[in-house]
Amino acid sequence: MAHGTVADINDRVTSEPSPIGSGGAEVSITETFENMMLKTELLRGIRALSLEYPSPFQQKVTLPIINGHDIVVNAQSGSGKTIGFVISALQRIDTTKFSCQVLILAPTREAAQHIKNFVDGLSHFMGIKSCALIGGSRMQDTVAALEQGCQLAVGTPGRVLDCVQRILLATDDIRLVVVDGADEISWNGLITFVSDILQSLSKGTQFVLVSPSMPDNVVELTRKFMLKPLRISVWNENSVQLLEEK
Ligand SMILES: Nc1ncnc2c1ncn2[C@@H]1O[C@H](COP(=O)(O)OP(=O)(O)OP(=O)(O)O)[C@@H](O)[C@H]1O
Repeated sequence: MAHGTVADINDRVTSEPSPIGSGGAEVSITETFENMMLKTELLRGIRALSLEYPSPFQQKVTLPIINGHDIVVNAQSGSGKTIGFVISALQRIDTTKFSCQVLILAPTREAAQHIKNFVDGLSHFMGIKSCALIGGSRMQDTVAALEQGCQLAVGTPGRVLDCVQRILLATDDIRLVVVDGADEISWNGLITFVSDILQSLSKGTQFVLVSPSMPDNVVELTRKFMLKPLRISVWNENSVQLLEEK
């Protein structure tokens, strides 16, 4: 995997205007991975990928996810968002439990595989089981992967919904769901799949939505499934605000 420097990522992050506006309250910035109080094995995974300092996205978003907030993040590709939410997701897993605890949804097969690659890399020393539920792959491979155990699932909306409906993927213990590229999911006509998946999760499941823009049906999703979400923009410094309460 190629790695950019934090300076590279800073340039990419700060050069674009925010498409959904800036916020009010201050977000706390965590400038080092050590200050995030991460599991030792996770820190080893971060070091093994040669990541020295968190990108601005990771500085702003990693801890609020770990702390259990529902969050809407607007961030562009290349901001280090995948690594940011994967670190948070791995930190949220209780390694003594073998059930699925985190679900990450991506707009395309390639995006899902990209996320899974970082899950594998960052969790290398954690001994957790993860699996990819990706459309276009053979269903029997998906079934076989789930039978091996799955504490974190990454997938595309159609295949994940299929697994939920066939009760191949138990959702009872899922505590965090991340929807990456929600606007692209919407353009691909897959938002109802996401909505059906979210509907199947326990009430109070933490929901993090990452999207550079907010089409109406994505806003609707936040209204329906989020509780007092924070909105974080990585384009505008210190911009976090509460979205309107339900
Ligand atoms: N803290 C960091 N330090 C150095 N490199 C990093 C850091 N975070 C991410 N990178 C590198 O930046 C690149 C983009 O990271 P990542 O995939 O997380 O970003 P992204 O915003 O999800 O982009 P995309 O949507 O294109 O996947 C990768 O090569 C990754 O290794």
